[in-house]
Amino acid sequence: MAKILSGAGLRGQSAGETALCTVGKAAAGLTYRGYDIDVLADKASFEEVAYLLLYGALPNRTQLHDYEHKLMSLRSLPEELKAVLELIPKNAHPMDVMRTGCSFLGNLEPELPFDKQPSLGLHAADRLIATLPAMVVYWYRFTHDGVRINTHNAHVPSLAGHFLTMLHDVEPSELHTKVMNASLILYAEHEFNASTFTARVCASTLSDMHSCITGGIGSLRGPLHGGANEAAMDMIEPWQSADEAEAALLQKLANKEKIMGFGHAIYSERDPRNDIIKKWSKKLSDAVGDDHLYAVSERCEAVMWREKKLFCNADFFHASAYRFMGIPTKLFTPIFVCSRVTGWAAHVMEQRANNRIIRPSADYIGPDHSEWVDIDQRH
Ligand SMILES: CC(=O)SCCNC(=O)CCNC(=O)[C@H](O)C(C)(C)COP(=O)(O)OP(=O)(O)OC[C@H]1O[C@@H](n2cnc3c(N)ncnc32)[C@H](O)[C@@H]1OP(=O)(O)O
Ligand SMILES: O=C([O-])CC(=O)C(=O)O
Repeated sequence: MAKILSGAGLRGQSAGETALCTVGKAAAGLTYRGYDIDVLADKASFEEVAYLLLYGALPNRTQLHDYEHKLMSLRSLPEELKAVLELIPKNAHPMDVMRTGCSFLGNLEPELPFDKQPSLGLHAADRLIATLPAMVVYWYRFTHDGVRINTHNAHVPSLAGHFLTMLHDVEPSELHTKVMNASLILYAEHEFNASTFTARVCASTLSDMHSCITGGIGSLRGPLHGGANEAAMDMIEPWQSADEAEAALLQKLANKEKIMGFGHAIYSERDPRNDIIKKWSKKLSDAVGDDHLYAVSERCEAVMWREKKLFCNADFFHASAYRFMGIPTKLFTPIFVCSRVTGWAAHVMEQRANNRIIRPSADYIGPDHSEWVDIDQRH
């Protein structure tokens, strides 16, 4: 059954064209440039998907090799940026750190004049893909562990492995690298979601790549969007058994609370990314000998469907999967940024290629006429 797409929030209204992604289209489901998400998550590397989104087609072996090396060569953080990151307090939210880091990089390496040279946009995008993981982990390790990490990892080609190596100081297992790679692919692109739309609106004014991505980060941060993976973890963390989870969840529903990690603006019955990340979460749960978190998550899924016909979106099983890999909760949404920057940047390039400033209208609901009152006469 298709979701009724009408009402507030511009739901169901087309706001433009895209060749990047279909979300929940009949007979297509979730595809990136026509490739099914199940196939991509199973067979591709994140770098291949980034290339597909930004450069328009899957890379051949030489192109992929060159692209991986290009991204690796762009990993280092400028000293000025490290100095700024070191000034941000430990209790800041890492999404705010990324917002600042992205914006500050735009001061050091402005993307100008991109109207004369379109490839500058792609270069700025590649530089952000290569550095955003380092920005957040550099800040995290400096403020939490008192160390200044190496952000090169020349021996770790994949961005998935690079992120985990910077975080944990050791190269990740094959399983962890595979899960992180799949996770980055699942989060890479999703049509006109709120953060991507933010980036496109910004691009439509002919603004620069760093401003568009900074805006995207700000929109992704909220718990109704990317912030839901952290919020889901905060919710399930205290529950020590499936029965305890069920009782607490029923109470929340009775209190009419929103349950983070469930429901979707477009999908009506399932989010195709959930089956994939859920499978990885189960594998990780077995690998770490987890005795309750996966069971708690599965019970939440069953209760929400039974009680409300609400299903897990991409965020819910990401929470347990990331936890099993030892990733601190507050870095969950930043990982989403490290992935979605590919989709955002591809949309910025697509908007620029066929631009008209995005400027919708509003239905005015204010007073017809207001009579001016002098300041001393006002109540
Ligand atoms: C990667 C991503 O960004 S995926 C989304 C991540 N966000 C979340 O997980 C946050 C929780 N989910 C939600 O808030 C919503 O489902 C959204 C924001 C994702 C979609 O919002 P909408 O399209 O407005 O939801 P929708 O129209 O389907 O809501 C229908 C009803 O179900 C309720 N509902 C929807 N999701 C939930 C939820 N997670 N928990 C409880 N009730 C919910 C709504 O409150 C609404 O009830 P009402 O008619 O009494 O007001
Ligand atoms: O499409 C949406 O509204 C939210 C979402 O799932 C995403 O951005 O991945």
